[in-house]
Amino acid sequence: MEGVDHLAHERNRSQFDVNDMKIVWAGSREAFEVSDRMSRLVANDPAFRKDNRVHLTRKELFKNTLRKAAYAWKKIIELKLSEEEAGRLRFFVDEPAYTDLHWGMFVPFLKGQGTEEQLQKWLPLAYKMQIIGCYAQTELGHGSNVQWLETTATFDPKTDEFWWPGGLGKVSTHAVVFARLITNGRDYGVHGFIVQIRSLDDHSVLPGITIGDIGVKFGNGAYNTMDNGVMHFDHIRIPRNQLLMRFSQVTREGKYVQSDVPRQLVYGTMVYVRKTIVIDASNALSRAVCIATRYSAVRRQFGSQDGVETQVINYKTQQSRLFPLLASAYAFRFVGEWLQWLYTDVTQRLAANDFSTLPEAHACTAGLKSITTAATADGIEECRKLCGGHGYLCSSGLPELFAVYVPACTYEGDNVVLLLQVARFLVKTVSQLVSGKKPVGTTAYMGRLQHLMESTCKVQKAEDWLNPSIVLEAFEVRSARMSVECAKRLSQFTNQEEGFHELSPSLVEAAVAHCQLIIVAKFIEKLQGDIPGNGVKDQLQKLCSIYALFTLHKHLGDFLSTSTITPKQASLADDQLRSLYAQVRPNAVALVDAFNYTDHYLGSILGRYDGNVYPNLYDEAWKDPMNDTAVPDGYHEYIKPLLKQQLRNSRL
Ligand SMILES: CCCCCCCCCC/C=C\CCCC(=O)SCCNC(=O)CCNC(=O)[C@H](O)C(C)(C)COP(=O)(O)OP(=O)(O)OC[C@H]1O[C@@H](n2cnc3c(N)ncnc32)[C@H](O)[C@@H]1OP(=O)(O)O
Ligand SMILES: Cc1cc2nc3c(=O)[nH]c(=O)nc-3n(C[C@H](O)[C@H](O)[C@H](O)COP(=O)(O)OP(=O)(O)OC[C@H]3O[C@@H](n4cnc5c(N)ncnc54)[C@H](O)[C@@H]3O)c2cc1C
Repeated sequence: MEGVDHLAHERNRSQFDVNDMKIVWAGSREAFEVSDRMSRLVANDPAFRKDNRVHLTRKELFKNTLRKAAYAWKKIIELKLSEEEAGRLRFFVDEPAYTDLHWGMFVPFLKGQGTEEQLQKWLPLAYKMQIIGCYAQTELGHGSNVQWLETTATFDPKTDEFWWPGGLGKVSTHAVVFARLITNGRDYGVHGFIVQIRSLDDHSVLPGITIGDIGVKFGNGAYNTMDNGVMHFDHIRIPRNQLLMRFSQVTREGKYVQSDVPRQLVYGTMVYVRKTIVIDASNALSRAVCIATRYSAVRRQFGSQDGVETQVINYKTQQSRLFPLLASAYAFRFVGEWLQWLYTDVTQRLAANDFSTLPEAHACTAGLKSITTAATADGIEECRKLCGGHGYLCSSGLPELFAVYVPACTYEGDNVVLLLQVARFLVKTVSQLVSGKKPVGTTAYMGRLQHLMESTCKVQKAEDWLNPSIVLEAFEVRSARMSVECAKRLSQFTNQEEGFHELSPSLVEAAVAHCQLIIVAKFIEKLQGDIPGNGVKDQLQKLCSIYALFTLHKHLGDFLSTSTITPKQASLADDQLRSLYAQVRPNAVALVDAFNYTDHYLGSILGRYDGNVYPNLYDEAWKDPMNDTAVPDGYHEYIKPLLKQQLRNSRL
């Protein structure tokens, strides 16, 4: 059977309504319609072609990105696209660009940190792209440790180097710059300033500022469409009112006035972006899974029956590697949706001077950013392996996706550094239990600590693992026991910071356990709501169980060492998992169709919707510039003399 027929057959045998699932994946019918329209608009416009990226030099690649960004902006204006539509259009163009930082960090920073007066001045310019901004926080010597940034903003500033800001190297005209505010001889810590860095007339770099690109990054093409930059300030002067002053001001006399708000609000944009990165993890992982699933249904190896070999998707090992990733993509989608809710909620509370949920919002965004990006980066690489040798070809779409995606484990906070923030939050929560403080939000389960420390898992047969309350309790018990164990061991140290440092590997594991509990809990919560569509909820229930039981399997050491479950119960979980894989199998292709990705967005011959893989792989190979001539450049200089030499030697 040809690949085309395979996929049609797969689609016919699915047991749910894929159109309804598309709406669940998108979040709402409206969101689906916007995404669908924008993805087609991009896919059908040759100006957004991207299949030639791997053959371009860095300079050509970058110029091509500038062209696409300018063209996309023209379309946005011409078609009068809404903010949401414009965001989706940029997403489907699928090329990292300075616009990501302008819209994703510069504008949100202004909105979050500017006074009314500052917003009136800067926002209209930024919205019309009459200025282009980036986010300059990381220095050559300090990225994770924001409090120790060395750049100073005083009446007599020293000089320092920024390193990494996207969009800075070649494009931005303005930057949000993080520097220590010094006034009247006192250091008030890190604050955000808006600084013009290039001329709005001829784009030249302004006097006293040196800017360049930091050089080629990982992967061919990939994130090299972005001009991550280096910037050096030498005695730059900016007007006082370019300190973003919503939360703290400097008066004309140089007096520092701090509003009665936590200083961490200056980190607000990082919380916002970390939340976005979680949803983006589900985009990247679902894309890789879509390619690997379709190709696994097309590819046949061994096990010939009636002269036809077995589809590799039917191998149990293939299923046990692929389906947990499919389930994770859905799990990250739903936890991302919930995080969006949490972020909106905390923003509304902050506006009403209620700061009580800020630590929870920080811990959740930091922790979930860490574990979803780590799992996605590993998942994309696993999908490459699931596609065998063809997965290593750029035309599979997977190498580029991996190269573009992996820095998500580092940017917007190194994953380990962020998990240590979650660990601090957990240890604090446990220690506050002694003083009778009731934990709320995602740590509410710690309020039932005595029960969780004493309870035993109720599973007696494999099907018991389908019971959401049993699964949830197992994750709560594991997480609570790991946090308590860390807190106990920590209390044996006289110096808490030293203890935290010494125990940090275990603390990171406790943080991972807590974050995985959140993902499982939010998936279960999602399924308790109304989910319309023929067979849709049933499929999601299976995926939820797969996510939970696979996570349990992968972290079995935690579950056993905390005596959360017995080895027998672990073995029953594996039995249930195998049964779930078999149930998902007939629906796998339809479950990836529900992502509604166009072939343009997927950028993969292996993941083509029509499954027509082999003729296209073959044709694509012939398009490679290496095949322009049968005899390669360099033959006369380097191959021919060699061959002649060998001939002489063999005659000796
Ligand atoms: C669908 C659309 C697709 C779009 C995709 C979007 C993707 C866009 C991506 C664009 C691509 C790349 C962009 C990348 C940009 C960047 O990387 S910008 C630079 C980012 N830099 C970082 O993230 C640095 C990481 N470091 C930190 O955040 C902090 O320094 C750290 C949290 C590690 C520690 O901060 P300190 O202030 O030094 O901290 P402590 O003393 O440890 O903590 C003090 C207390 O403050 C609390 N805290 C810390 N951070 C926050 C916060 N953000 N919000 C609230 N509270 C915070 C911390 O918990 C402590 O609390 P406590 O005193 O214990 O109660
Ligand atoms: C593609 C990309 C785009 C970026 N874009 C921007 C941008 O637009 N603007 C911007 O300002 N920045 C940007 N950055 C910078 C980014 O935010 C930082 O690289 C990131 O925050 C990590 O900081 P670092 O490089 O100082 O890592 P380091 O902190 O030096 O990390 C190195 C190692 O040390 C470990 N480590 C560090 N501290 C601790 C600790 N306390 N305990 C245990 N282990 C620790 C880390 O886990 C890691 O393994 C970008 C980075 C990349 C890769």
